[in-house]
Amino acid sequence: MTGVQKTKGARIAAARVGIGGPVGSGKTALVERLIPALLGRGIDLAVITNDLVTAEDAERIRRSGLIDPARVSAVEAGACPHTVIREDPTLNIEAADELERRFPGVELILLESGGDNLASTFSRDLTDFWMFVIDVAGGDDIPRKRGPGVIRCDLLVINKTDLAPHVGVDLARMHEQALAVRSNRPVLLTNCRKGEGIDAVVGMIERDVLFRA
Ligand SMILES: Nc1nc2c(ncn2[C@@H]2O[C@H](COP(=O)(O)OP(=O)(O)OP(=O)(O)O)[C@@H](O)[C@H]2O)c(=O)[nH]1
Repeated sequence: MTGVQKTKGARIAAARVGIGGPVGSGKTALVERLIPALLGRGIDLAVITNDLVTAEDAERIRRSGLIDPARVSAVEAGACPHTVIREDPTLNIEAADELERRFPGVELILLESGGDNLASTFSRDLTDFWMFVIDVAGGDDIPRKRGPGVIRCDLLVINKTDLAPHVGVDLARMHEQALAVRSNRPVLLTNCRKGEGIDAVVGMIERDVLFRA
């Protein structure tokens, strides 16, 4: 893993953080929570979204008023979201390079993947750190299925904790099983509807990605 100390010529490059996960797990909701929290800590930020054939997520974030709309770029993933974040991430790399050119002080670029399944992973050529977002309503057996996203990500986020009582999920047990299949690598719980657990995600980005004390 590398961080903001990477350089491109004389320029310091931004750290690139991927956010992937199944359709509807709350990736955009997490981005919408992370933006004000990261900006509030003085982090110079930009965002890239990937959608299959639209720029819907980018438009949603641009309209949110949370960040300068010019700092939000959209990549159209085409038929398969895996391709542009793993097999051939050229489009995303170009979009990130372009944001760095336009905003030379940018320290951190969040890259949200299009919604996919449990197999999506990010290329290390594209991201320095990536998180995978699953949600409680998808079922507490998701960690046990050991999809590559769940296993390989740097941080597993279990979102929609508020729904646990409604879908009969024992949160503590789901957390435990997620830690077990990941050999105790990081797992954090969030409720993006209420903003719970966001500080812990931001703390990890600050510490493990930006190397701030
Ligand atoms: N109850 C609850 N709902 C949530 C939470 N986070 C997101 N949602 C809802 O879940 C739905 C999907 O959220 P999105 O943020 O659009 O999910 P996504 O992963 O970006 O979806 P795609 O981009 O389509 O894959 C929306 O209706 C959100 O309001 C949460 O923590 N709790």
